[in-house]
This record gives sequence, structure tokens and C-alpha cells, in this order.
Amino acid sequence: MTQTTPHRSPGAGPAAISLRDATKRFATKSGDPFTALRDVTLDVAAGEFVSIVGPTGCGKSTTLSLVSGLEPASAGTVHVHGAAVAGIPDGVGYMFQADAVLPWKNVLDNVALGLRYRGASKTAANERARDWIERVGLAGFEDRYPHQLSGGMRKRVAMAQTLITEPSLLLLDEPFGALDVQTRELMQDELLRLWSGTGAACVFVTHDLTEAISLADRVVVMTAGPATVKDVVTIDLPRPRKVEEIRLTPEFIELYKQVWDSLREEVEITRARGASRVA
Ligand SMILES: Nc1ncnc2c1ncn2[C@@H]1O[C@H](COP(=O)(O)OP(=O)(O)OP(=O)(O)O)[C@@H](O)[C@H]1O
Repeated sequence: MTQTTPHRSPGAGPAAISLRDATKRFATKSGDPFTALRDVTLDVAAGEFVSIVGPTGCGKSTTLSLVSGLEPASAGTVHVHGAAVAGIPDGVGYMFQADAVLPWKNVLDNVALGLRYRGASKTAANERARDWIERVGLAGFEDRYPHQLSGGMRKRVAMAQTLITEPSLLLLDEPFGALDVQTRELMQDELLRLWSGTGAACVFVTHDLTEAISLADRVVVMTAGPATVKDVVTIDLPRPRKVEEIRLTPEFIELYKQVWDSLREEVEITRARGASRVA
């Protein structure tokens, strides 16, 4: 189950993302730096889907911040497509739990936004946006504003908004966390459908082990904070996957046990710390 570093699929191509002993310390008011992440070593290949799970507050989002260039590493290295990360690398697409759709723009303008920022003409951007709106199942809703859409529909807009720029790195931070269970499963299937064949390296942070396993080629289990990689579990389930079906298979249940066995200890450590703080 556990691989030795660097954590990487056998036979995979050159790493799209490569962290080596990446450590992140934040300055604090007391003057003592707070270590959020320590010695994280991880490779993600182009076209690979990696889920990151770990106890609450351990440093999962911070890992994404290092890859996206939002935060510099305090020690160690972070490379994207072979180049050291300094600022936001080209080709990064980000999706968070909170919608990034702009309430004052309609669906068409929201989806076209990324291309417009990159200098595409309105006609060209709108044409591509209409295509993506169709791909995410929202044809006919181009003129609607975000408040006129359901949570799942807004998530579809966010997906189209992210994918229209054809990112080579897709960083997803609990993107479906706020959705009801049925919509969430639907969106997971949609994400796999839209991502498959794009060649994008995908890093997906979630608290939900079922979601992590259903989507990924590998699940990275992080330790209690400051987080480092504890285990990497290879998810050798066939693709294409239908998430609601694959979850019922004995292979899936076995993988779930493996991931949970690894994670449980870290969750207990985190809970014990929380209890000692309020004792
Ligand atoms: N800018 C910052 N300044 C100081 N501390 C920070 C900063 N960003 C994150 N932290 C701290 O770093 C630790 C890791 O945070 P992070 O958000 O990466 O955890 P997480 O695993 O994504 O959390 P969750 O599971 O709750 O989503 C936390 O203790 C957090 O308070």
C-alpha cells in the first residue's frame, strides 16, 4: 500500500507537479513561525487524478496554495511542468467550495470570462463559452444570472468557467462540499467525464473518502498537522467510472478500508489535540 518517495505512478510520464520536501511556515503575532506543512514530497503526472485526504486543518489547502503559487514554500521545492513555481503558473485551473461565479454576470459572460481575460474577442469567447455551456448540460440557460440557478447548476457554471481555459493543472479544493448528496454524485461523474482525456493533472482535496477514492488514480493520506505524506494508496479501479456504481464493489470497499486504516490514527491525533485545547 505505501509507496516510497517520490510518490508517483509506475510508468507515468514526466511530473506535471513535483514537490520535494516542501515545507510551509506562516509568520505569527507571537513571533514563532507556525509550521503548516513539513517535508511534503509528491509527484503528480500529466493526466493523473490524485485525491488528498487528511484530518481537518492539517494542511491540505496549503499544499494546493504552494502548487498554485499563491504561497511560496518556506523550504524545499515546488515545480510545475519542470519549472520552479514563482507566482501563478500558466495553465492552472482552480475550483473551490465557494462559487467563483460573478453574481452580476449571466451564465454566458461568466463562462466566457477566463478567455476574455486572456484577450480573446467577445465573439470568439462567446462561441467557446456556448460550447462549454452545452458540455456541462446548461444549454438554454445562457441568459440566467447565478441567483436564478440551483447550487448544482452554479457548480456546472464554475466547472465550465474553469475548464474553458483548458488547464493543464486542475486544483480542486472541496469543490462539491456544499452540495446535497445526489447532486454531489452527479457532479463527480460530470467532473470525470469532462476531465478524462484532457491530459490535465488533477489534485482534488476532500474530507470525503468515498469521493476521494471514486475519482482518483491515487489517494494521498496526510498526517495530522503539520501535514506530510503518510501513505499513498493506488486506486486500481477501472475507468470510465460511474461513481454511484463503483462504490458498491468489493474492491472499492477494500480500498476504503485501506485508506481509513491509514487516516484513522491521524484523525484521532487531531481530535485529541482539540480535546486538550478545550479541557
Ligand atoms: N495564511 C495563513 N496564516 C497563518 N496560518 C495559516 C494560513 N493559512 C493556513 N494556516 C494554518 O495552517 C494550517 C493548515 O491549514 P489548511 O487550510 O491548509 O488546512 P486544511 O487541511 O485544508 O483544513 P480543512 O480540512 O479544515 O479544510 C491550519 O492550522 C491553518 O490555520
